[in-house]
Amino acid sequence: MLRLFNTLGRRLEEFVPYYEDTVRMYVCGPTVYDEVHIGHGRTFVAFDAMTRYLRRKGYNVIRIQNITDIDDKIINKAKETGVTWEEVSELYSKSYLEMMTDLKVRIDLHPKVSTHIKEIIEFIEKLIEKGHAYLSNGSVYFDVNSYPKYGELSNTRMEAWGQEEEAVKEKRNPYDFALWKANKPGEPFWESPWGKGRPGWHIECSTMSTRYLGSKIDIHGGGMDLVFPHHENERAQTESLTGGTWVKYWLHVAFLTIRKEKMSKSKGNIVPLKEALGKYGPSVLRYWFLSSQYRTSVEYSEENLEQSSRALQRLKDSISILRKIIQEGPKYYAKDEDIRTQKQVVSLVSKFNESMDNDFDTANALSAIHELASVTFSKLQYSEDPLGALIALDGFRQFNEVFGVMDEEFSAETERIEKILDSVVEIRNILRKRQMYDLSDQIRDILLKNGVKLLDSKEGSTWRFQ
Ligand SMILES: Nc1ncnc2c1ncn2[C@@H]1O[C@H](COP(=O)(O)OP(=O)(O)OP(=O)(O)O)[C@@H](O)[C@H]1O
Ligand SMILES: [Zn+2]
Repeated sequence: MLRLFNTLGRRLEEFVPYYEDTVRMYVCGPTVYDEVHIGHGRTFVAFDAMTRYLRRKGYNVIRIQNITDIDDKIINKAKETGVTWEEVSELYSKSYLEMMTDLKVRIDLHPKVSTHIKEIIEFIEKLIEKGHAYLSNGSVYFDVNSYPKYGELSNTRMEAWGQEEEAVKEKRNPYDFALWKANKPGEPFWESPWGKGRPGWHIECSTMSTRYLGSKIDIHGGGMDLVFPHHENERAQTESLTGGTWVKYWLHVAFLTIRKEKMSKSKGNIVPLKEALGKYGPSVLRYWFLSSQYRTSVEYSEENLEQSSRALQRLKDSISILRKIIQEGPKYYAKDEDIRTQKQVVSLVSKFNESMDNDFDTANALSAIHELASVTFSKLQYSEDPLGALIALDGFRQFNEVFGVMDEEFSAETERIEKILDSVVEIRNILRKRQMYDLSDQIRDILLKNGVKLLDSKEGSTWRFQ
């Protein structure tokens, strides 16, 4: 049974989607005025692992993630750099989409604000009609007092809330927020029933999520910074319009920090995803992001990434061992000791799934997989029991379906390459037996240059991908 920690109510709840067959998920995406960073990567990979796990459990999952392509920060960046806001958002959207592909994060649709202005206007018109919003000096504001549940999601009391950036005098209540912002000279605008202007930030997600997913969404989330005011405001807008419960499970990912501070474009302390992908590759990055449960923060350091790289290699090494055991075939019927090991392997695979069922606890799930690697090294390797090895390999496959960190190890192409490499090593062993060390050393060096390391021992040589 899958249980999730719902920010609304702050408790673990059994996951039962609105509609049995398909999970509707909406994640808040980036404001595209700078390079995406590894902090974004952390949140987007966390939702990717959730999606993959839900798919493994048999659900269809549709994940939508918006792109905020018009906003104050984009306009400022355009002014600073002397280009149009369209050029700024185009440049960084493209780069963001490339990064998601490289990071193997599957998102089914990326709606943009600027192409949904008509729908946003319609949404605001309906809120005005229903008495939840009002026009003031060319802008439209949401009337917080018209939604009694306001503050429930973020568990905040009215007095404690900070002021919004808009001119307070235009609002009935300081906590009201802009749905539509009246045009300021020199800024981009669209025509609307209230004159020239552009949408506020929160309204885009209410409009685009309901537009594509309907009035009931199973999972809605983003980073923890979005709980207030963004998600509180989204909820107020949408439920005021639909009149019913909108999001069933609100999930929020803890920050990726650098020197204990949230990594953020506006703070200027970012490590661009592009740079990190170039240095470590998608698998190590994903492994590192997922080595903490999504509600625990992750601190960036090169050392932590190096450590993830070594830990991932350990898992890959165990797969090579399992493949060899399977390839060599059974030597005898399984002994009692082998059957005990098989049971241990099965229970570790269950532990992996149970951890994922416990609010997507990828940290504990990963530790089960490392225990599986330990059993591989300490027991399976010596038992030569192909059934135990097959069960373990299947566990690693299940793990990879969720974590997506060892795709090469499980692709059909890799199996072919492995067979070819085995043949090269066999030829080299013959050369070494004939004492043709010049040639055998050359083969070793060429393989190393191409990312394959040979390990020589008295019994012969083995190889591994670097
Ligand atoms: N350091 C971080 N750790 C985890 N998630 C993050 C981090 N930074 C941003 N996110 C998440 O990524 C998504 C997009 O965020 P956004 O574009 O606002 O990035 P940002 O770097 O925080 O920008 P800004 O500094 O302008 O607020 C949101 O869901 C946000 O919560
Ligand atoms: Zn949003």
